[in-house]
Amino acid sequence: MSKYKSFIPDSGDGNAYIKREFVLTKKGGNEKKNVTGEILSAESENINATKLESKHTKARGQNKRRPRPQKEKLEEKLCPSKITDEGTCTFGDKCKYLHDISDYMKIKPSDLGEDCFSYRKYGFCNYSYACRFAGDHVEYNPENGYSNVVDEDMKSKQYVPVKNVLSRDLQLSLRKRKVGFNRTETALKGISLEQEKRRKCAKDESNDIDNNDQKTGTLSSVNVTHDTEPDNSVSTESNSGCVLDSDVISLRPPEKKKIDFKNKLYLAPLTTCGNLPFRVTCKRLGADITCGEMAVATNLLQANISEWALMKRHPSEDIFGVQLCGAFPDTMARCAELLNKTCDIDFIDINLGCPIDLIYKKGAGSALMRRSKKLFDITTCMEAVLDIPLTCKLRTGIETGKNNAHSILPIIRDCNVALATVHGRSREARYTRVADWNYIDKCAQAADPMPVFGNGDVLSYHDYYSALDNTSVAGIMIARGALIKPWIFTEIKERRDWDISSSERLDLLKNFVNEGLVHWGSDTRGIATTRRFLLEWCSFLHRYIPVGLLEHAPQRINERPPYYFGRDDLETLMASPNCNDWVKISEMLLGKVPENFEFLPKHKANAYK
Ligand SMILES: Cc1cc2nc3c(=O)[nH]c(=O)nc-3n(C[C@H](O)[C@H](O)[C@H](O)COP(=O)(O)O)c2cc1C
Repeated sequence: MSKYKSFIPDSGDGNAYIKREFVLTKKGGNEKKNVTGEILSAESENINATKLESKHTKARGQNKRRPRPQKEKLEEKLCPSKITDEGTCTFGDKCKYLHDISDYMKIKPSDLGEDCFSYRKYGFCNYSYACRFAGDHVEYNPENGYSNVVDEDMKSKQYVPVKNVLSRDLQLSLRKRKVGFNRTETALKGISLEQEKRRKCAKDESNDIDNNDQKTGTLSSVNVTHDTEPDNSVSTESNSGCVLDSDVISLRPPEKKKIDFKNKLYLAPLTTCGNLPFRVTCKRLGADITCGEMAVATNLLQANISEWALMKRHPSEDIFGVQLCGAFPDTMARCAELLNKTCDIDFIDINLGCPIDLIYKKGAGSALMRRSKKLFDITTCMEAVLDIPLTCKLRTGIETGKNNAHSILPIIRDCNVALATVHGRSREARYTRVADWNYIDKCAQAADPMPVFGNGDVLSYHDYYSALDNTSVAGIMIARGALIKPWIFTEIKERRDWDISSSERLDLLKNFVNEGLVHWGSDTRGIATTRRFLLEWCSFLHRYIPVGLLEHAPQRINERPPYYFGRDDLETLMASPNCNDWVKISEMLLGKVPENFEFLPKHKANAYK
């Protein structure tokens, strides 16, 4: 087993993929490299934050030396057992946290505001005494001391918990390898039987041809040997010949759940920025489909808590998928079977587009675009173990000028993949070129009747309808367009340019922050995490140019915004590319930053100090 403690950003504009503990299992390997260990996914921030630095992983466009959040001292924090009202602390004398609530209240930093969002909306606050808005729900009585108020009636009526939280039991079962994967085992047997049959078929066919040749005295055709196909070529399976297991698998009865994806507004999977509070913000503004940040299959199988946090689903996410990344049919299928069994998810997406070297070199992400047989096995096995649709997200190809998505799409279509999304750029191009919508159109035609969504450079309803009307795509996925102006979903649905005011934009940020405080916590650490992800989002948000100030609408995504003054001070502040100004915006919502606070976004391109 090889363990890579790393995860890696995209380049240029979107330093898209973020470091997380990353484990790819490969049978027979015994190498152990600890390359990096930075944790940057939205959820993992809560769990751990190890530092890294390695010349081997120097990723393009990333602010590697940016400051890390300061940690609180344990002896100044309240023991979690006191926060959750679980009662006694199981660590006894060894516990380093504070246990006396009165002692804690004396040294606790002052409240940041009077209204606790969670308490006001749901009648309770999970962070009780540690909440930085605790004045709203913590009472003091000289006889009984401090108590945290819970409105049980409101709680039962208003609160719907997030789904797909990793339970302690499942975590233990996974760690002790006590989870069974029967469907995967059957599917894997299916593909190995099939490989055997295919080899036998090829042998028989070549014998027949040889015999015929001997009989007729002609030379046989030379292009029948699939086994010698180079790794970067795309094989198309023959429709004739013996019946293979894949044919049987593809004839499974239509008991699978179906989703009508057509013309739905799809918010792209976005590592770090596409966290749950952001997705909730986009849902409110009109997104139809949401997808979690890319998760590494092997990490999920090992019950990695930060990876499992990416599975969480908010009640408002009515069409919700998760995206998996992996290189092997066994791990990908096991992971799919596990999620199918234990989570409430509407679809699973395979990441075939991740450009990052460490993923690519392990044969996952966009590398699967040049490993068509492996891809066939992965999709066949995953499809066989799922009761929900399987989808794929891919790029145009690996190298610019050598597009091959159009030849991969028929392969995955024949594996019963329900939807494919094509991002109109190659791995090599990253964000340096405009998305190739002509090629996306070609892909949509090649994949017929499987629906294809197009993805790339959509920042306005004009871009959206032009792409939809001029190509054969079944719908559009939006990534940076949603980060720069999440109200793009409303604009598309209402077919208008929304000249949104700065105060309306601030309200959107306020909503995000409120959801963040519920999700990451309203204690000191939760506030730091919420601020951190708000600031990461600001590194995209400031690129919006108000419609009312544009000489030529609509704004194009690849144009660098000019310096301009807004129509009020807040609009000017929001247009600032200086991260210190984003910190000021965060202070309007989350109070003053701690002393010596510094922030640099991950994306160097946007970090103007
Ligand atoms: C911050 C960021 C994070 C991303 N994370 C992912 C991811 O986890 N999985 C994925 O398939 N694509 C990811 N992408 C790529 C986008 O989903 C999308 O394919 C790409 O940005 C092109 O679309 P756009 O031009 O609308 O931005 C990410 C992009 C950005 C900017």
